[in-house]
Amino acid sequence: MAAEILIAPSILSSDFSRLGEEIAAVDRAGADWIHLDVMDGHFVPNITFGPPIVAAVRKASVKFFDAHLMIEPADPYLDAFAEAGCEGITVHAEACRHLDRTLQRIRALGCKAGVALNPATSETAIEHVLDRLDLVLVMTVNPGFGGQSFIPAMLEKVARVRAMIGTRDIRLQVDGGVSPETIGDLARAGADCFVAGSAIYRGGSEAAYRQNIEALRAAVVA
Ligand SMILES: O=C(CO)[C@@H](O)[C@H](O)COP(=O)(O)O
Ligand SMILES: [Fe+2]
Repeated sequence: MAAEILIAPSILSSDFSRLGEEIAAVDRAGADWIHLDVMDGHFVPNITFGPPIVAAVRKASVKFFDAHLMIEPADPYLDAFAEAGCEGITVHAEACRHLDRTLQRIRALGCKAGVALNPATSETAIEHVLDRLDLVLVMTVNPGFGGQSFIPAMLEKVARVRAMIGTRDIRLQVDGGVSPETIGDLARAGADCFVAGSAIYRGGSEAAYRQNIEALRAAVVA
């Protein structure tokens, strides 16, 4: 049976001056997960926030906190993100010298373990760690910024990762340029967890966020 579709708003496109309220708003508007983009200005050319901000906004929602760590190294910060309230921690394959060890540590912390692949990274990077994974994130833009255009060549990669996953209980997440125009193709290629920033956080109100989330769900089944 196909997994239930999950919609994960990326708070990168929210109003950071009202971060707690913006998280609560997408929660009430129908988000399944809350996607937290952590950037270090080193692995990616942008800086966002770290564990203290995650801990501060944890009370804004009871939904699954899905941390996307765009940081290198990641290992020294895993415990702090778990303690701050992240329930899923996704690291980049390109940023982890000892990926197997990193994934073991994430699970030992009681979190779901994920690996993200940049557009230029082959899915073979996860071939030998599949049994340590709860989620694979296929980046459909180059990481670092919201509002970029979806890279169509990633559809093939999504399909290949779906074949690799087989019957394993692993989520296939996509992130970058996900919109009502692209989500249908991504779902047909095998994705089941959709991160969207600019396509959800537009309109500036809870009612708009609800409409935007509903439009994404409708386009998956269309
Ligand atoms: O990880 C990232 C960017 O590096 C994302 O989570 C973005 O925040 C997605 O933004 P949109 O492309 O949906 O606007
Ligand atoms: Fe992300």
